Amino acid sequence: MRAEVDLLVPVKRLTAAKSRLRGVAGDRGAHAALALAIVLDTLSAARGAEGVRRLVVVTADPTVAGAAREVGAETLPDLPDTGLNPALRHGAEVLRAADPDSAVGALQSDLPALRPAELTAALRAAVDPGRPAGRAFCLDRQGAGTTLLVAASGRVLDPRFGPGSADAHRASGASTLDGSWPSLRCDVDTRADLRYAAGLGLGARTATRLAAAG
Ligand SMILES: Nc1nc2c(ncn2[C@@H]2O[C@H](COP(=O)(O)OP(=O)(O)OP(=O)(O)O)[C@@H](O)[C@H]2O)c(=O)[nH]1
Ligand SMILES: C=C(OP(=O)(O)O)C(=O)O
Repeated sequence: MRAEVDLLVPVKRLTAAKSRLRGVAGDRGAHAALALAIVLDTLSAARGAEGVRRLVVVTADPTVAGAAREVGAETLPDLPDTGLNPALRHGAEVLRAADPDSAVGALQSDLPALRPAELTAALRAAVDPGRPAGRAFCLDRQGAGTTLLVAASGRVLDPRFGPGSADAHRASGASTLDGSWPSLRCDVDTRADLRYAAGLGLGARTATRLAAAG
């Protein structure tokens, strides 16, 4: 069965992004370039996955929006100063206004090792009609966070990203996606995460930025 999911990717302003990775790439400009490279590698992989019908970046940052469009994503302006989950709720409402029957998902923007085939498989599992909950999520590699949340047609996305989001999504009735998808689970918040992602194989833009930083 082919999944057809409209996927939101939230991205905060580059000046605030990836604060736990500050210093990895060098000065402020190099840090912003690394943060953008991570987003673009994630988007390129998502664009290459089967079953991603619309790929929509939600961001208030014009640099992110312009670069995202160059790799084939659509963009939607963030609501001013409301944060991650309100941005996703807003995005989901816009997607459902365009197609009330769509399956809607949210993908983290910091998956620089993402392999399209792993996202394809996870989306297919998420919209499998045999899945009773109607909402499904993928744990990050540490097991406490969430890298992907999908609401099947007719279900509200109800995103609960943030610290402890795995428990929050579970408590809200979403089911876990159980496949072995290391690249989909590998969000990069710390230097250790980046090393792990490098072991899986980084996207070209992120690899280039890190190589430039030595
Ligand atoms: N559109 C939008 N996206 C957000 C917002 N806040 C966070 N995000 C995104 O949500 C995801 C998780 O965000 P965080 O963990 O808070 O931030 P981060 O930049 O990944 O890392 P840190 O700065 O180290 O916390 C990332 O993809 C962010 O870009 C927001 O207010 N609006
Ligand atoms: C927002 C989340 O992750 P992180 O802060 O690790 O990017 C999350 O896992 O819900």
